[in-house]
Amino acid sequence: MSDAICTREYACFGGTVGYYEHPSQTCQTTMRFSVYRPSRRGPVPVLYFLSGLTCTEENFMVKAGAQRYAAEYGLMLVVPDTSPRETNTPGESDAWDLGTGAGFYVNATQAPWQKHYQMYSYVVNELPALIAQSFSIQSSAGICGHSMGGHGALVCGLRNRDRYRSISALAPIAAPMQCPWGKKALTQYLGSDQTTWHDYDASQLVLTHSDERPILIDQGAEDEFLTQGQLLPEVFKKACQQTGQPLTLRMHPGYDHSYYFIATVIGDHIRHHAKALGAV
Ligand SMILES: N[C@@H](CCC(=O)N[C@@H](CS)C(=O)NCC(=O)O)C(=O)O
Repeated sequence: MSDAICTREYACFGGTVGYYEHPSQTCQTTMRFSVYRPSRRGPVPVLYFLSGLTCTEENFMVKAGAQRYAAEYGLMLVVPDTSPRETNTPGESDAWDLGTGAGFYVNATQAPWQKHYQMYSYVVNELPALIAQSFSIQSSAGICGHSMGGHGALVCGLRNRDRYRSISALAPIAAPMQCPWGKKALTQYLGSDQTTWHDYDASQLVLTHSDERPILIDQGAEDEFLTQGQLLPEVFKKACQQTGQPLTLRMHPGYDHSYYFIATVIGDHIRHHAKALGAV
């Protein structure tokens, strides 16, 4: 790797889980990510996974059990951290749903966030370029995410049809302009002019960016954040129906928002992407 250094590595299902850090030009600070490399030789397709609030690049690798499926289909998994960290941005550590661990995959335009909080460009541009120069990969990629990361996956995926061949999400924040988490973060990062929020709201974006890629969303019916109106999958579903965007939205009775739910359905998500990426 030219720029990124591997800080630790573990054997896993015949491949390796590695943790990396690198100086990011986009975020103007050190950024971290994790990678699962399957044992399969030659260029492999990549699946990006965007995590939720409070997560680092580690939660998904430790808790989701995705490596077993990635090994089976020969997919590389790439999991970025959820925000820049320790940037001395005022207020970055005051709340768990803003700043550290809560980058919301947007390019902030407002002070004091705009210098470092450029997670949209980081995920869509800088990280994939770094991955491409560092590993033997195919150009085809998919994107998946959970909660805040589900929002990120839908937004990055819908806005970049040329970059992502497949999209899926678990318990995504599907209409951030209409929920408390989204309103708070978008106000802080983008300012109070809500017209600038549309580019970061999947339910708005799908009205103008629908296409033929089938989207898979899984949602626990007993998810406390669903009940609180933070996720709003029904708003996204309605927008998809309006524009003919193919969507499979599955509700799962008894399941909550946690990684126990993610571990339960992650195999189906990896298969969804493996199929689109020609790995099945
Ligand atoms: N910190 C919040 C919960 C945040 C939360 O549920 N985060 C989810 C994503 S939205 C997560 O993945 N947490 C990390 C984990 O479970 O490993 C609280 O205490 O209510």
